Amino acid sequence: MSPPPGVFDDSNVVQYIETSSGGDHVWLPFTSKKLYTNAFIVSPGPPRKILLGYKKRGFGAHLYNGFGGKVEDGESPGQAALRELKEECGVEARLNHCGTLLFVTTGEPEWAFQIELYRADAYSGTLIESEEMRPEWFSAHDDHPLEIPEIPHPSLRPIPYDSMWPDDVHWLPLLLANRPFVGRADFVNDTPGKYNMLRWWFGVLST
Ligand SMILES: CNc1ncnc2c1ncn2[C@@H]1O[C@H](COP(=O)(O)OP(=O)(O)OP(=O)(O)O)[C@@H](O)[C@H]1O
Repeated sequence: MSPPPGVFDDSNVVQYIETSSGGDHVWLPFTSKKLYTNAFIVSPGPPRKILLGYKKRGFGAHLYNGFGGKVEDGESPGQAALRELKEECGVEARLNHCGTLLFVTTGEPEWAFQIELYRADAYSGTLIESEEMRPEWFSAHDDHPLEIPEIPHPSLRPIPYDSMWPDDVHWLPLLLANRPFVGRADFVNDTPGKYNMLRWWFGVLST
């Protein structure tokens, strides 16, 4: 399948390898993009582990995710990622950009959410639970989630893909593998709070 509209518009990267795709719906139209960030701390360990936050309210409530939010006027995505990480779990980190994703939802035909993804190996400060997020460490050993897992580390749960956005299982393994990635997922939101993927495409970049 060729990459979806919008994914390579702002980029001169021409080499990519598709890693997953699916759904047969037409790609939803959109006219502009709203910028968001999402940041993950992956501690090399051992045990290798990833910090996720349980979202207590708002968009994506009751799902685990990285830490992030809207890029405000006058901010770069990198600055917004640092601000959101600090606001949502109290820590600072040297974040590296590692991917860009586009999400489009039925009923929001004008906007695509463009999410800039970041990753850090370490952080400084003390982790805190904020009004928005409750941070929690999960095991991040190298298994692909669809393969038979190793015996999990006794004190760390595996990544809770069942309690995450349905797109996450397609790209979080790429973030963990340190492969720069892009992708797009289109959603239908026909029951309040429930988003199902209509079509998706994810790939890694080779520059
Ligand atoms: C549709 N599939 C998706 N899959 C994975 N992650 C998704 C996502 N859709 C949004 N996200 C992330 O969810 C956060 C929302 O941020 P959100 O809390 O709404 O923003 P912000 O904190 O600025 O809002 P308020 O200040 O509460 O208004 C933000 O990290 C964004 O990257």
